[in-house]
Order: sequence, then structure tokens, then C-alpha cells
Amino acid sequence: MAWPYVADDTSDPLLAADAEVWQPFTDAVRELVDACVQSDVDADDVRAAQADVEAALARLGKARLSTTLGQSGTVGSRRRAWGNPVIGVRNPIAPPLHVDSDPAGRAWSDFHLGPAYEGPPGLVHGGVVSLIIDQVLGHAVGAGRQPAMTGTLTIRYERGTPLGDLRVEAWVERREGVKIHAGAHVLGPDGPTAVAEAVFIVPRRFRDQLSDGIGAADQGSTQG
Ligand SMILES: CCCCCCCCCCCCCCCC(=O)SCCNC(=O)CCNC(=O)[C@H](O)C(C)(C)COP(=O)(O)OP(=O)(O)OC[C@H]1O[C@@H](n2cnc3c(N)ncnc32)[C@H](O)[C@@H]1OP(=O)(O)O
Repeated sequence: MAWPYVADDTSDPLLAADAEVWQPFTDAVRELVDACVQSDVDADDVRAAQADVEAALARLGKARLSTTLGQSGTVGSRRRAWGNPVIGVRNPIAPPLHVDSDPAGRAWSDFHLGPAYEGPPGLVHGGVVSLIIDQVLGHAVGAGRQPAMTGTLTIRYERGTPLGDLRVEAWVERREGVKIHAGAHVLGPDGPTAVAEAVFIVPRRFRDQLSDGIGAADQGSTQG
């Protein structure tokens, strides 16, 4: 099976210009989501705001992409993860996280989660914690430039994760053939709130293309 991306020839300057338009718009929609869960105005204001949102929807709905943002790419398989729900430039669901990584297989991010991500009162929804851990694990594993997918993800929720400023760290622990074992945790003001173990798998369909980079030679530990 081929790469699941549709290549296009969008240049870097065009991409940057596109981001300049969409990023502020997405930020505004994210604030709208926050207002949706936090605003305390009366019913007339809510109805008036709904009409404004519906007008915006009519304008945006005039044209639609033929693929998802994740499927569209650029020449050379460079990916445009603009629709990603954790880091996407065009996804207001994304907090968004800015994730740093290094080639040794470590990834980390300092981020903020507001009331739109609440599960238990004042705490982050466990599924959101898992979403963020999965993504940042993906960056740690992807730092080795191997396209791998989460096979198994185990999370131990040590204590509630408070809404607010948080940090996530992930690291590759070892590679065993097509399996990449990795770990991660989310840190709140009082230390780790959730600790994860994961096994990423290089899917069968990618193994032939990557046979040089996978195997016993990749064994190693980079716990961070
Ligand atoms: C180019 C670089 C770009 C860099 C860019 C950087 C940025 C990068 C950011 C990405 C950020 C995304 C981060 C989100 C990550 C997701 O959310 S991924 C989405 C969630 N995961 C899925 O949807 C996966 C669904 N499952 C599958 O597609 C397939 O089951 C899998 C996992 C690919 C495995 O299928 P397969 O390739 O056919 O595997 P198979 O040959 O049967 O088994 C191979 C080995 O793996 C083991 N295995 C199979 N399945 C599993 C499993 N689920 N658990 C544990 N072990 C398993 C088998 O037992 C076997 O082991 P051995 O017998 O060899 O010892």
C-alpha cells in the first residue's frame, strides 16, 4: 500500500501565507469554543451570537477540500498536519501543543488546557490526557523518522490532572524489530499525573520501504 497522502506542489511561501490566514482564524474559533463553555450572557445574546456563527458557516461552506488536511501533503511526502486535534494549525479543538523533539527519540511540550477540556470538576478529561500522550509519543517515535502507529497504549492515571499549565514528556525506550517501546508522562504542578507505556508498530505496509532502518542495529535506550 502506498503512502496515504496526496502529494501536491504547494511551495513553502504559499504554505506560510496560508498559515498566516488560517492561524488567527483558528485562534478566534478556539476562543469561541472557550466562550461557549464559559460565557454567562443572557439568552438574547446567545441567539444573536448563534446567528453570527451561522453567517460565518455559510461563508466558509462555499468551498470544501476534496481530501482531509491530513491526507494532503507536499512534494517529498512532507506532511501538513494542519487538521491534527493536538497540534493542528487549522484545528480549534487542538489546545494547540507545540512539540519539541530530538533525534535520540525524546519529545516534550509545555502547554495549557482550559475549561473546554474539563472532565471531572476542575480536572482534565482522561481521554484528553490520553490524546495528548499519544500524540507526543508519536513525535518521540517519529523523531527517528519511522512511520509507526500506536499499537498498544497503557495509561495509569496517578492523580487528577488539574486544568491549567502542564508539561508532557515522551521517550523511546527500546526497539525490537518493528516494535518500538516508548514511555511518557504528564506533569502537573505537583508532579506526574499520568504515566504511560506504549508499543508502536511500523505497519506492514511501510516495512519494505524502510527495511534499512529497522532491526537489531536500532536497539538502544533513550529514556528521558
Ligand atoms: C516519516 C517520519 C515522519 C515523522 C513525523 C513526526 C511527527 C509524528 C507525529 C505523529 C503523531 C501521531 C500520533 C498519534 C498516533 C496515533 O494515533 S496512530 C492511530 C492509532 N493506532 C491505530 O489506528 C493502529 C491500528 N492498528 C493497525 O493499523 C495494525 O494493527 C498495526 C498496529 C499497524 C499492526 O499491524 P501489522 O503491521 O499488520 O502488524 P503485524 O505484522 O500483525 O505484527 C507485527 C508485530 O507487532 C505486534 N503487534 C501487532 N499489533 C500490535 C498491537 N496492537 N500492539 C502491540 N503489538 C502488536 C505483533 O504481535 C507482531 O509481533 P511479533 O510477532 O513480530 O513479535
